Amino acid sequence: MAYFSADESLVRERSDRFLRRMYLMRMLGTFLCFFPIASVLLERDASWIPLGFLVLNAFVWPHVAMLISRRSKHPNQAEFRNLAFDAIAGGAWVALMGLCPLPSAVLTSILIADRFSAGGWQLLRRAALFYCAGFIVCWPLSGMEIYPDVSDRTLWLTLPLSTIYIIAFSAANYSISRKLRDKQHELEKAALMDPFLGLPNRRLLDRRLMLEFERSKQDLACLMVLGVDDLKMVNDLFGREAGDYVLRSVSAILRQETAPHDFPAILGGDEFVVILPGISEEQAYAVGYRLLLKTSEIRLSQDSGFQCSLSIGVATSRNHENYNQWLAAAEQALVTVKRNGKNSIGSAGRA
Ligand SMILES: Nc1nc2c(ncn2[C@@H]2O[C@H](COP(=O)(O)OP(=O)(O)OP(=O)(O)O)[C@@H](O)[C@H]2O)c(=O)[nH]1
Repeated sequence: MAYFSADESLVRERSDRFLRRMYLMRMLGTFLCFFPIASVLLERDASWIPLGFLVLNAFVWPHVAMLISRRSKHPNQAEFRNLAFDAIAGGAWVALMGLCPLPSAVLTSILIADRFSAGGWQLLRRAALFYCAGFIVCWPLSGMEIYPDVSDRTLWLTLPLSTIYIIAFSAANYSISRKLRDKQHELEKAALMDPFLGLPNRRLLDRRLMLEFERSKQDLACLMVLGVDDLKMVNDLFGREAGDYVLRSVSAILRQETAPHDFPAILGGDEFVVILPGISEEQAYAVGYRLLLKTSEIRLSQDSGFQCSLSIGVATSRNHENYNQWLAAAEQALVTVKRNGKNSIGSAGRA
């Protein structure tokens, strides 16, 4: 069973964005293609029928395609069908232009780039088949003649297609890749931070502990494990929301009362950790007493006399073989403090 599925409104919003982007790019593309294709068709004395189709393709089709996708039960699939139609039309116009080199090359390259960026090789292969189908059907209609001349008019009318469209295409792609980068950043943050308490979670803590333990071989570091005292009682007496409030308040204090190079994090349940690089045990105790004082100021709306307290175990990085041992020493110090009456600080060294 899937643990997570994006909710419907999110999927709809994503699909709307995709359709809007396709609509704007299709409007721009067919508009810019109109002029060089019309120029070549007129030079080749084409009848009004292909010219009429060209007008429909350039000015009506983008809106029809948008309506088809929007009204479809599966808008994205409908849009992929529209893309197939675009490829057929592309092949048809290249055939009807008698493979006139410049506009044919620009139109074909744009189709290739567009399809590849929208769906990679898979979409490109599919589009190539539709493009060939459009070409094969219309090639006999053009008398199977190659039209190698590129008039000055066609040349100038192809320029906007080869410049404006490509710039717009790059801008659209850049905006997508920027959004992806932002999303990736958000995901990385979500995977490493606790959204409820706004502190690094166990996964990030482990990475950081390993790093700081290695660093502490040059410069001593201290580790604090902090446990909220009697949280079970707070939950039982005042409700779980009150317990959550206490945990959030302690988290805020850890963020505010530690230096920028210190590293407060969640160990799990009602326990926290602070890594204090480059400080001695005495200095760690000073930080610990400040945290005890601040925590004692936490008040509950249900009971203004309630006094929150912490127990803190401290361990220096000395004499441990790895960061797990370092953490275990601080946890052991915390257990001793809890056993000796709580609301205090202790360390393996001072026990
Ligand atoms: N409200 C709330 N409670 C939590 C959370 N995580 C753990 N707890 C509760 O914290 C309590 C921890 O219980 P204990 O390990 O006995 O600790 P304690 O009640 O603080 O007692 P001492 O450690 O001896 O001070 C349990 O009742 C958990 O349900 C949380 O995110 N929110």
